[in-house]
Formats: sequence, structure tokens, C-alpha cells
Amino acid sequence: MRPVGSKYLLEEPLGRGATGTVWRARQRETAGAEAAVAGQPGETVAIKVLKEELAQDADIVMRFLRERSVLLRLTHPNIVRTRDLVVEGDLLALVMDLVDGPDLHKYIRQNGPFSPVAAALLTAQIADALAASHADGVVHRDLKPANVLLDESNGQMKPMLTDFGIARLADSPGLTRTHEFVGTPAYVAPESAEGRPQTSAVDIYGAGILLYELVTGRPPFAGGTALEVLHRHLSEEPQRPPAVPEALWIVIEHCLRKEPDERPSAESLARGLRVVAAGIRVHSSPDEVEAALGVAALLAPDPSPAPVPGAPVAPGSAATAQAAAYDPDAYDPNAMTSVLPPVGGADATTVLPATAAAGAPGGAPDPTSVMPPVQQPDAPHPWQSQMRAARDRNEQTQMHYLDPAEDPLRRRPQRPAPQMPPPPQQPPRQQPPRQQHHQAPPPQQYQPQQQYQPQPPPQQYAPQPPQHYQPQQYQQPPQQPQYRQPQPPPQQQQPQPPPVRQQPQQPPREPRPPREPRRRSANPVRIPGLGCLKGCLVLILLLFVGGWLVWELTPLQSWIGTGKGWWDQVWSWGSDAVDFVTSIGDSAGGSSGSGS
Ligand SMILES: Nc1ncnc2c1ncn2[C@@H]1O[C@H](COP(=O)(O)OP(=O)(O)OP(=O)(O)O)[C@@H](O)[C@H]1O
Repeated sequence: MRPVGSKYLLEEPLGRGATGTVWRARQRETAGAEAAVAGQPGETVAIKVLKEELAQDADIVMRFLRERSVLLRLTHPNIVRTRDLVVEGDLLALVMDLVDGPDLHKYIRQNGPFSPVAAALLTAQIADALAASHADGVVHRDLKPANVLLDESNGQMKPMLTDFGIARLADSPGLTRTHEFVGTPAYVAPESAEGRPQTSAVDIYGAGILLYELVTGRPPFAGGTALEVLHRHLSEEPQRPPAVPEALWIVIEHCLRKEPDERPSAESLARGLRVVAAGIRVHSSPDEVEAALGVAALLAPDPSPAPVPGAPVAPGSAATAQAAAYDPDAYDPNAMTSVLPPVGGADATTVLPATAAAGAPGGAPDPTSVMPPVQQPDAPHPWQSQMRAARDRNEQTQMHYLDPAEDPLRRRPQRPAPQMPPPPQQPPRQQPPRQQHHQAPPPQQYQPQQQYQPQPPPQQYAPQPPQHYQPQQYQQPPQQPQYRQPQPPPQQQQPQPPPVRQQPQQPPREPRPPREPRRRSANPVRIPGLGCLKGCLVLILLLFVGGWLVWELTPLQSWIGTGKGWWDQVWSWGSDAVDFVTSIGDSAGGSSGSGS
């Protein structure tokens, strides 16, 4: 079991999605005032741990924190409640209510399609959730069966919409750099596929696709590559399958209009679906049947769709005025966030930039009252302070980079360098700045096309020559080639952004002089022991054995005509030698004696 912050323990994974893994988890202690739901120790919750690559991206972390108040305040019987948001080191997690039941995608795979009545009633509840969030200015943008959980806890199936706010992360380059397709092609509205202005109508389109899938078991535009599916959304008119009653088809067809301005509001959709459900039952009254067939009258185009913050809005559309209130030129997520009422108590208020509180002191959100936050030019961004505060609050298992030179597992014994003339001076190496995720870059401008158009990968992830990623700690003396980096050729040194965090400057180490080349041995053949007494004895032994072999195995004996064995011959040679030495001694003694 893994702790998340100080308050939660991850127990087992429930599922994995494009943006992270959802875990069943347990509350260790009551959460602080910054959480929307304090919870009780021992309580079971669901925690979505965002993918590491997202959590390591300062831009996404900031985005996530900005979404905090959006996520925490969304409460509706058909919306999975977000209880808390955890930032711990490189971990980013959403704490949610645990829903006891499968998601709609799994349910359809296991049980097949719903009856038209059940599908209409289920989608009506999802439309209720959408109506509430749209009224709050929040567009889901990733509506699909996998994001609808079926709460079966009370003996009946209640659809619960989840993953609000996660789609906003998709706007960040953090996802597009992974070359994954952000969003699910089968559920993407034509305007999103084209990068056209988006409003809450994208959720209505998603609801239409979902309703179609609930009744038929598959979405209308599926199969083939993602591009083919997107193309079908743009160009193909869906055909009514035999399983879909006519009244229900009228609703689906209105939701799937290519032009977003022709789609109904979520509220109208919910009402229309209930009317249809009443008129397509087995025992419907003639009036109910007639009302169902006349449902088109209830599905008038939404006069004021909620704009997606940051998305360009079609000129002249009803959403233009609202969107203009957010920012006429570019999307400033802070402006959006600053209008949101604080959630969760006193601490939550500090989440918001100070200027935001003045602009929107709680209460119902009103997009027209958005006050852009006033920022001091050199002051840290309010969300940077918030990010730091969140990290500090949750910091438990911080990971630290360990200099390999200081790593006791990697460090080599250092011998004193021999006294050598200094090597020729190397030019100082250019140290590339290392992107630190603890400090965030300024918020990026929202690009609506970013989600579906290939983007050049952002600089911090761009493939670089290896020397651009060599941190200073990897500088090692020349005799440790495994840590050496190749000298960058001058033309490869590209201009780099200034480093966001200064590393403490380490005094430059003296490069070690290259080792003196090893002298060749004077004994290239390397006879063992040669040059010492042992060597002499070994040599004598070798000569003795060699002589024996030559004596015994060659016709040398017969040539000399001794007929003796090796030992006898050696003995007689030895005796001869002794006699010779003795005779010399005697003759020397005799001559000296005669002389005297
Ligand atoms: N609050 C929750 N309670 C219980 N189970 C949950 C909860 N949230 C998600 N799950 C389960 O976890 C699984 C993964 O959820 P996730 O939202 O990551 O999946 P996804 O919607 O397919 O992914 P994505 O939308 O990121 O592509 C789902 O199958 C869902 O059943």
C-alpha cells in the first residue's frame, strides 16, 4: 500500500485510462480544510493518479491546480464528487467518491445494449448532470461511456459522470508531446475535430453518440483509423438503426447535428428524453406516444451554449458575448479561475489568487463578472505560490537527484593522481540549463487546434544531443569514461532558455591528468618466477627434466655408447665433475706444497 500525501493510502488499481490510473484507496486521517470533503479515517475513496509525465510537467500541475476550484465545487447527484486534490512531489492525484459499479463502457461490453426506454432514462440523467455543469460554465468535453460510472449501491443503476476537468489537461502540450491522441475519436464533435470554436454543444454531441451506443451497442462512427473516424464525424450522416424507435431517433439526430448551433441544450435534451421514454414504453398512452413523436418541438437550438474557456468562439454566435467576458484576445485560465467561488473552507480561499477574491467573493459564478487578476510584473505567479504551498503541504516522499559521484553505490575508490605535467587545458564545457518542474513557466496560451493537430514537441522534451541533458554532476575525470560526455561540436550548441532554477555552484574539479602509459615488461615471455631464486630452481628442474627426456627418448645414449640410464649417467657426470674439481684442488695444493 502506497501513501498519497499524508491522508490517503492506495490499495488496489481499479482501472487505467489515457490520463492516469484510478485506485481504490483508504483515508488515513481527516483531510484538511483545503479538501472539499474532509472524510473520515478508514473511509474508502477512489484516487486518480495522473500519469507521471503529466505530473512532472509544471504547466499541467499549474493547470490542475487552477482547475481545483472547478473540480471541487461541482456537485450534483449524477456527478462523481471530487473530494480533494493531492500534489506530492511528482505525484498528482484527484481524490473522488468511490462508485460501486462498473462504467458504462464495461457494462455494455458485458451485458449488451440497453432497451430504448432504459437508454433514454439513463441519458436523461447524464443530461441533467451536463445541464448543471453547463449552467456553472463547465464543459466536460470528453463525454463517453467510459466516463459514466454506474452506481449500483442502492439497488438501482444511477449514472455518475466523472473525469470533469481532465479534458482541460488535454489542452496542454504535456499530452500532445506523447503523440497520443487526446480525446476519443468515436465521441468527438465535428467542430472539435476541425479545431473550430467549441461550446457546451460538444457535450450534447457526445451525449447523442452515447445514446446511440447504449441502444445499439456501438457508436455510429467507429472502426478504421482515428483519422477515418474523425472524417466520418465531419462528413457522414448517421443512419437510423432498426433497434431505435423513431421518437428516440429524433433526439439522437438533433444531438448529432454537424452544426453545433443546431443542437439542443442539455436541459432540453433531458426533458425531451423523458418525454420520449414515456412514449416508447410497452403500455404508453396514445397521448404519450404523440408527445414522444413531437419531441422535436422540445429540442430547439440552445440559445446560449456555454463557451469552452480558451476556445475561439464563432463570431456572432450567442456564446460570443460570454466568451468575450473571459478574454477577448486570448485565454487566460487565471481569469476563469478567479471568478470561481472558493470551496472547502478557509484554506480553499487562499487557493485563489488574492485579486480573484476581490473580483468574485463566492456566490454563483457569473462569467461576465470575471476580473482579470492583477499581477505584479516581477512577483511570483499566484499559482506558482499555490503550487509550492501544495507541494509543501503534501511532501512526503520527495525524490532527490543523487550525484553519481556522491552515490556510494557507484563511487569508485579515488587514488591520488600521480605527479604529472598538467594536461592541455580543455575549453570550458557549456552546461545546458535543465528544465526544472518545480518552477513553472508562464501559463501558455490556449490553442484550440492543439488537441488534434500534430504539434512540435515542446522544448523541454525535444530530442537533444546527449550533451544537452548531461547535468553538471556527471562531469567526471577523464579516467572514468563511463561518466564522460562527448564534447559538443560548437555548431550544435543551440540557444537555450535561461535555467529556471539555479543549481548550487560546485567548484570546478581539476581534471585528472591522463595516466602514464604502462611500461612494457622486460620479460615479454613471462616465464613464471624468472628473476628470483625460485625461478632459478624451476629453471634447473626444467633443464633436468628436459635433459632426461632427450637422453631417454633420443638415440643419444647409443651414439655416445654409454648404455647407461639417465640417472646413472647424471650421477657419473656429477662424479666426474666432483673428481675434476677435487683434482684441481689437489693439484693446486700439491704445487703450493712443492713450492714450499
Ligand atoms: N470514482 C470512481 N470510483 C470507482 N471506479 C472508478 C472511479 N473513477 C474511475 N473508476 C474506474 O477506473 C477506471 C479507469 O478510469 P479512467 O477515468 O482513468 O478511465 P477512462 O475514462 O477510460 O480514461 P480516460 O478518460 O483518462 O481516457 C474506469 O474503468 C472506472 O471504472
